[in-house]
Amino acid sequence: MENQAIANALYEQGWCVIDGFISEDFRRELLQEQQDILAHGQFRHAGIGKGDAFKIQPEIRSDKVSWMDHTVLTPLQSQYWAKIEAIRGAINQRCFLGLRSFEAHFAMYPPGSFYLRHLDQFQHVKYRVVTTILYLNDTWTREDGGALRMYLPGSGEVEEKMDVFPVGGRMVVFLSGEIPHEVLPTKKERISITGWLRDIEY
Ligand SMILES: O=C(O)CCC(=O)C(=O)O
Ligand SMILES: [Fe+2]
Repeated sequence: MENQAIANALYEQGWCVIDGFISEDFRRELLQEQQDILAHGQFRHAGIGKGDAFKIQPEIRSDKVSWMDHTVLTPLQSQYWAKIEAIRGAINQRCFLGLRSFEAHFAMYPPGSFYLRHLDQFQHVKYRVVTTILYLNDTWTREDGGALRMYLPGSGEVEEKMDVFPVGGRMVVFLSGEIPHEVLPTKKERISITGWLRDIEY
């Protein structure tokens, strides 16, 4: 799917799923980098909220994250950033969302972990506008659990559930403030890069 098509899907339905967003070689390299960072103990329990409101709440989410630093990206991270930049341009042209910057972290969901239903915008800080999730897993089957469940506006009052498994190379893009979602309990380690296009500068 081209960036143009991603922007169109976002405009028309607020979300999209792109299989094979990156090559297998690139996926493996990013996964290796994630595993090196993990081995160096640079993953932290993820929290919820911003600033003073930040709290670690394992009953709501039990993943671990490692933030990328946009001022010192590794070559692989820069390569990923460049792909996101191209999407950002296409979305701004099509959807007029005024996206200005990007933030991202590696995420690792250990077996048994999950993230309950939520929106990606903070209560008082609404600068996250578009969510991008890229999965890095070598293999994934239905039995492994860990689907991303999106709640989409259905016909009338009824919500529709849409489950997306974290298949390696698959990218999911959606409007951060519009699509409630959750990560169902995973049975095996689940690796991804989650990012947000924002309407503020760094
Ligand atoms: O990994 C996923 O599929 C979703 C993660 C998520 O919802 C988040 O980090 O806010
Ligand atoms: Fe989320």
